[in-house]
Amino acid sequence: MPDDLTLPEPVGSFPAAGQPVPQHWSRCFGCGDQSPAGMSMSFTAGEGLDVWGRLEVAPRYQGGPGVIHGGILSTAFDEALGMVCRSIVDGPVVTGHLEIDFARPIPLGSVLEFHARIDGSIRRKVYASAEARIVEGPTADPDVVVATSRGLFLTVTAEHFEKTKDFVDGVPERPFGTSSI
Ligand SMILES: CCCCCCCCCCCCCC(=O)SCCNC(=O)CCNC(=O)[C@H](O)C(C)(C)COP(=O)(O)OP(=O)(O)OC[C@H]1O[C@@H](n2cnc3c(N)ncnc32)[C@H](O)[C@@H]1OP(=O)(O)O
Repeated sequence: MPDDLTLPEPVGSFPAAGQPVPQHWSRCFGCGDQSPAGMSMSFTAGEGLDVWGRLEVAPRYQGGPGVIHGGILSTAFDEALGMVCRSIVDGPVVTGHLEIDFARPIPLGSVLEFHARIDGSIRRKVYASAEARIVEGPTADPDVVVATSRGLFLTVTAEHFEKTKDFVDGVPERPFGTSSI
């Protein structure tokens, strides 16, 4: 991470602490309510440049016997880190780099809580990090971090999606006027 990062003020469009952070697009695999095969993650704004996320670990997310697939967990972190970027960016961002540390097995049937925050930004680059805890389920312990993640997100303009807009699955919507598609 560069050492000349700044921590911007939150943008006016970001919800107040404790309020839901809405899906950024209804067809998103991570958060969309019109993505039947998706993960239906939900998010709440934190006290600062942070969000809280929730994921119910469905049986279809299985990787090894009885545990979440690592790619699903990575997707959930991607979503959580992307969501927290909305606290400082009033427009689309895309993932440039994502890293995950898998610290503990996560059984199917768990409910995961994610806490993601902005670490800083410079130019178009936003650095964010997050951790996950099991808050419901067979091995729930809110004091134990089961996985951590760090990511780099890049702000982009609507033109970024021009080349792929013909492949959109479903009708593009702009729930907040600044949706990425
Ligand atoms: C309501 C609003 C909606 C908003 C939705 C938000 C929620 C979203 C939630 C969804 C969650 C799911 C989200 C998803 O799943 S997004 C889907 C997955 N991601 C992608 O598809 C992105 C594919 N990649 C690209 O399009 C380009 O490579 C991007 C746009 C990322 C950069 O290409 P671009 O030509 O534009 O930029 P640049 O090359 O001039 O580089 C610019 C700067 O960035 C630095 N750099 C670049 N890459 C890396 C790297 N890998 N590591 C380290 N650094 C990197 C680079 O050094 C330079 O730094 P500096 O010279 O300034 O120091």
